[in-house]
Amino acid sequence: NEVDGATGSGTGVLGDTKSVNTYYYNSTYYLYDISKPMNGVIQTLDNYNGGDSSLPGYYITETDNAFTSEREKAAVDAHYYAGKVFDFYYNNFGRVSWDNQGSDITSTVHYGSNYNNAAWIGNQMIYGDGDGSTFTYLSGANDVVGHELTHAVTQSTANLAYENQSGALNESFSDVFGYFMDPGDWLMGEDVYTPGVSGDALRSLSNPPQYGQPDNMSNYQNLPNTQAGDWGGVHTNSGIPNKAAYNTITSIGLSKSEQVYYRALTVYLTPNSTFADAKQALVQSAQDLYGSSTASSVSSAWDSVGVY
Ligand SMILES: O=C(NO)[C@]12CC[C@H](CC1)C2
Ligand SMILES: [Ca+2]
Ligand SMILES: [Zn+2]
Repeated sequence: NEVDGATGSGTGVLGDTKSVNTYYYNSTYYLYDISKPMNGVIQTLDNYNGGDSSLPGYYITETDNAFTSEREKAAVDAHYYAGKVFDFYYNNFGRVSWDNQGSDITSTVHYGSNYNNAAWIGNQMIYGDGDGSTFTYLSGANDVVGHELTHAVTQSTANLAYENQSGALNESFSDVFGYFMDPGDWLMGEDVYTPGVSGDALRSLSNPPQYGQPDNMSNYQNLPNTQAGDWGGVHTNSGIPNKAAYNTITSIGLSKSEQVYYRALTVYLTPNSTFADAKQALVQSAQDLYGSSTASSVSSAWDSVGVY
């Protein structure tokens, strides 16, 4: 069915034009990508009514293969960046889709109403529009898409429990792979966060305290393991492993860090891993792949954040 694969054009959230992989069927083009070496597809749908009753929503079609309307911007970027994340995991690690089984990557945009969030809900992505002040369409950031699809990879590998230290690691690995998708800055979500304010972000890997996160165990936040406590502060305490990642990447370089983090996530980490377990997993992965000098650098990166 390759003959039905097509290349369309689209306008992204930030007004940029990009090519998108589409599918031609019955005289119309779909945001549906069959080009990847997998049994599944990359498909992006619209939730229209804003609820979740209609997940995964409705296919997005254009007879002219041009997806340039305001409403289609979120879909264009969700689709485009999902393809980039697939390519990243496939080209760097030979991983075929989020589950390494070639499963579909399904994304639904315009989820909810003014929803300032995005999530992997176990079998697909959902992206809110944001309220236009805190966030714009959340699929407009490659680091956000990388973050969310890494939650899917984590789910099918280490499956880090989403609470306390394992939950903060779950969050940190998503921020780190989000960085790997967007290595031009140390910020998370900057492209879609506060569209009316430039230069700010949701989080910083180089300086977590800039956005209210600890960067050392001395400031670990013991929050309740409840929804109100963000499951023990998984989005707060992730600042500590995030800073360790910044230390690691600036010490051993981007390419080695990608391989070390992927090996730790897929070979060593388990659902109840702690920060100390993560340090050990990353040090061991560095030793496995690159030897004792690199392993020593990784160990120092974690010493610096108070994880000995
Ligand atoms: O950290 C997150 N999820 O665990 C975020 C919050 C805003 C961006 C989209 C989803 C990142
Ligand atoms: Ca970024
Ligand atoms: Zn997350």
